[in-house]
Amino acid sequence: MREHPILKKLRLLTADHPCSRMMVSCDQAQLMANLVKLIKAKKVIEIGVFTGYNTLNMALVLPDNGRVIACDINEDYVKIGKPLWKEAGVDHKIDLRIKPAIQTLDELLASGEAETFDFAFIDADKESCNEYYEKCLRLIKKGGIIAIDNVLWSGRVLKPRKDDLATQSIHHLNEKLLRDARVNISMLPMGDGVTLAFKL
Ligand SMILES: C[S@@+](CC[C@H](N)C(=O)[O-])C[C@H]1O[C@@H](n2cnc3c(N)ncnc32)[C@H](O)[C@@H]1O
Repeated sequence: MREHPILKKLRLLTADHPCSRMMVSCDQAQLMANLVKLIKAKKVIEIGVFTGYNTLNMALVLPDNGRVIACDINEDYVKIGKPLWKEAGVDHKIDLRIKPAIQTLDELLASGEAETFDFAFIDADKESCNEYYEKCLRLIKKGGIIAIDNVLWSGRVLKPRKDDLATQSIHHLNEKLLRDARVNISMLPMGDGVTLAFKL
């Protein structure tokens, strides 16, 4: 896998964390970087930063005036990666918002930023994935892409238990995307499954 040396450093640093499984896979990150470059993205949203591996990954390929709105609620996780954003010289492209992501998305919409984003990556609490999708769909331009992580959820989406709200939410969003005429979709069996939704 091609990987920028500071991304590798952050991946190895995150590997020692007890929640390291939350980090996006290397191949998924590479695909996202390629998509961001392909569509010449300037404005990107990441919902769920963790230690900031994919935040850094996207910031590295954005133009110098590009911007990642990075949403998380846990500053302790983000603190791990932040010094490496600086070391890579891309921290000026990252606008970190520590608060519930729904609030950040609502603020972006309220400040007139609807249809101004090129790419969004949804990778936070699964119970809210439908709300994240709907708000991101309003925020991105036509031709923009929304990537949704964990759409296979280790296979649990095939038979969601009634008391498992996270799995039910992902399952419902998968079903909805299948019929959603506002987007074209590709569901990729990569990592824990990632769906790409291309806004029409
Ligand atoms: C799977 S991790 C994100 C991994 C990250 N995208 C990466 O590339 O490594 C999920 C993150 O979502 C964050 N999160 C959970 N609930 C949230 C919420 N309501 N708003 C924003 N972030 C949230 C968690 O703190 C955690 O850091």
